[in-house]
Amino acid sequence: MDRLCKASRTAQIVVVSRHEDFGFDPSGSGTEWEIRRVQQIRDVERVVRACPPTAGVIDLQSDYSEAEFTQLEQALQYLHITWVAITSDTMLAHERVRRLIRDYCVDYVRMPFSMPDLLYSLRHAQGMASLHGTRAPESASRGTMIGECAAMRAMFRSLAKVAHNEAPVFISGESGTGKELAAQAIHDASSRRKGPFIAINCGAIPSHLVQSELFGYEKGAFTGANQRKVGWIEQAQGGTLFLDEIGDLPLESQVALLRFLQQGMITRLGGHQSIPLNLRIISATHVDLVVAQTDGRFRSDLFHRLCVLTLTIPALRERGEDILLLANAVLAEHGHEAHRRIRGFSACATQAMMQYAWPGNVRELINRVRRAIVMTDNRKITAEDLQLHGGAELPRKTLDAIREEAEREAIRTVMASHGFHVVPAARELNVSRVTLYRLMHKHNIRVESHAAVGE
Ligand SMILES: Nc1ncnc2c1ncn2[C@@H]1O[C@H](COP(=O)(O)OP(=O)(O)OP(=O)(O)O)[C@@H](O)[C@H]1O
Repeated sequence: MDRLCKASRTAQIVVVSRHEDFGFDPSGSGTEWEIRRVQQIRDVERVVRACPPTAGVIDLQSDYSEAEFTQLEQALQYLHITWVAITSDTMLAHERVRRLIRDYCVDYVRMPFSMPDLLYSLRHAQGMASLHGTRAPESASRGTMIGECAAMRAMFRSLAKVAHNEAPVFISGESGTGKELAAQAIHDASSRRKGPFIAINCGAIPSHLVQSELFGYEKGAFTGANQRKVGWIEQAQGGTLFLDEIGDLPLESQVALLRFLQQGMITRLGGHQSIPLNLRIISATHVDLVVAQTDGRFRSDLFHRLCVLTLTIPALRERGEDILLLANAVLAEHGHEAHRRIRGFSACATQAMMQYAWPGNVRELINRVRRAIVMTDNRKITAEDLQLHGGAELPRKTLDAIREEAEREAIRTVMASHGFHVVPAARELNVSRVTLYRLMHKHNIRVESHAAVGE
């Protein structure tokens, strides 16, 4: 204990409280702590992220809104800060307060507390925090992506793993879920981070221009080619090429891309020289590539080359309270665009956001909140400001329906990752081949056009 206490003498201590003076005063205690005070809950995470391993005091004597609790929870999860709470018997009656203390604090004191007791706990917490050394927080690889729900945390863990590998990554997810942001985060966490990150939307390039845009051309390659053009693939040399909406790539370009993936070289249109390239491909689409293969719109061999590693971004409606976290983050970032100070979201807005199906995912949420910030005349943003009154509500699903959906999705993903070969897929899913055939039949997953026939 003594050695741990010594480590704490010149440390920073984060103090989170709405009040300047709430009874915490370490002066005269012999410590040389530098105190970093944070009053606004929305600022806690930003401060905590930048802190070295240290201890923190969190003042839980006053009540917080649900959204603030969610923000607090997010900030308290950073492992390199070890927290001690100050609370009261009244506040301990709240389940959410008890949960915060139980899950994230090493100790707590009740009002009225004695300063020596608090200092003792704090020194202990600081000593525990120092054991983390300078290790980056768990979430360092998430880039600018916000998310604390189980599905997003699992995605961040996968993201960190794929970032440290060189193989192509395929990102699936509905439109606006953050696929490009995830691709950027993979690049930033990878050994190629100093190289370029080139993002192109294959669906936005007219089909007759895709080849020349991707591979470039030499002067005189076709009418109008007045000078040499270096294509997107070549521009990504040494870095990462993100091919969004890969499902929209014309078949002819799919062949050329496959050739590049196999040989690691390209030839500009009209050129004779093969140019060796070293880059990583990340691709994404919101269309179902399994169906696209079945329909003959997407080449299976290219699919397997691109989908060595896969990352699935959950739809916003599956992220629970992350919806409010994101809404608050947008408000914190764009609140200054309002013509008067906005004090958060009303209860009806919160409820409406949690019940809405968010077909446009995070992009839609950002747009709705930004529009509400500019248009509202209210102190708190309402469901009406968000234009979510009487909107498309999330259909309530039964547990059975959710299980069925998860089962179908798991089988489809594993089958696709094994090139529709039933035996290895059954092995990975830990079921017999017969069971897998039965489940595929139940979920109408067909393999006739793929390799599994005759297995
Ligand atoms: N987890 C997140 N945290 C913060 N912002 C996010 C998050 N996910 C997405 N965004 C923001 O939402 C918007 C849409 O994200 P992005 O363009 O990455 O989605 P996408 O899935 O690639 O969309 P599309 O399918 O249309 O190409 C961007 O402004 C992005 O910054």
